[in-house]
Amino acid sequence: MSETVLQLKNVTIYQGGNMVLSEVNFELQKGDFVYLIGKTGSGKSSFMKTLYGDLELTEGEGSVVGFNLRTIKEKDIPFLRRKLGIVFQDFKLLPDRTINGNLEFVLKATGWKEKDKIKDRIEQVLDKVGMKTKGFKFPHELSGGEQQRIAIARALLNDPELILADEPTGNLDPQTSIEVMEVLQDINKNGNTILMATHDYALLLKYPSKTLKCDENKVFEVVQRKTS
Ligand SMILES: Nc1ncnc2c1ncn2[C@@H]1O[C@H](COP(=O)(O)OP(=O)(O)OP(=O)(O)O)[C@@H](O)[C@H]1O
Repeated sequence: MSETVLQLKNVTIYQGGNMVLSEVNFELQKGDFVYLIGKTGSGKSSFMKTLYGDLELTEGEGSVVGFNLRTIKEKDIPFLRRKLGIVFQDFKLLPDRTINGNLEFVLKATGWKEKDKIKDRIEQVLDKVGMKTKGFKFPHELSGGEQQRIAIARALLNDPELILADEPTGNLDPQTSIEVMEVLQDINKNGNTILMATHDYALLLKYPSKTLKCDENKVFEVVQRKTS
């Protein structure tokens, strides 16, 4: 039976008092991989921010990983984010500590206490992104693609019900983008649900999947046609 991870009904999204998207209706099921595309300024980031509680939902109904976006309290947003894995274009790793230190920081902040369990979990997620040997390095000692893999590993730490990736390949060259995309595809095959905002059409062609488009203040599903 399919399990709904995210549901939006008749949602309107505002930024600074201006309407960005309206009449948004969308459902995501466990195990899906969905792209969110659209021109710059079309509302992709606003859409993502609404899902992780960075933009308040004031119109319509929305639920994400069991949280009601309309009624969620500020104090509960960290608990929502604990069930999400969020990946950004600019990696957002802490520069003053190693990769292990970055991952340990997140685990400790989310209630992990036992040293052995922390160490094991860090090894597991680094293994999932093919970076098992890089834990001792500092972020600046890694390439952009490697840093993004670490950011994906960080997103996986608490076994998220949904991964939100906002332009995860936006800072990477085409070959490195493919490598990062392979990692995202792998973790999707292993059961993780992923919503990925991107403007990289080459990736969409290489890895076709359900696609939503933001355009003229609306979000609609794009029907992909086979070119052959
Ligand atoms: N903090 C803000 N205050 C007011 N308006 C904003 C704010 N952030 C974004 N906007 C506006 O909201 C609209 C949607 O922006 P958003 O960042 O969601 O677009 P996007 O599709 O993610 O674009 P990009 O691909 O460039 O990141 C734009 O018109 C933008 O100027």
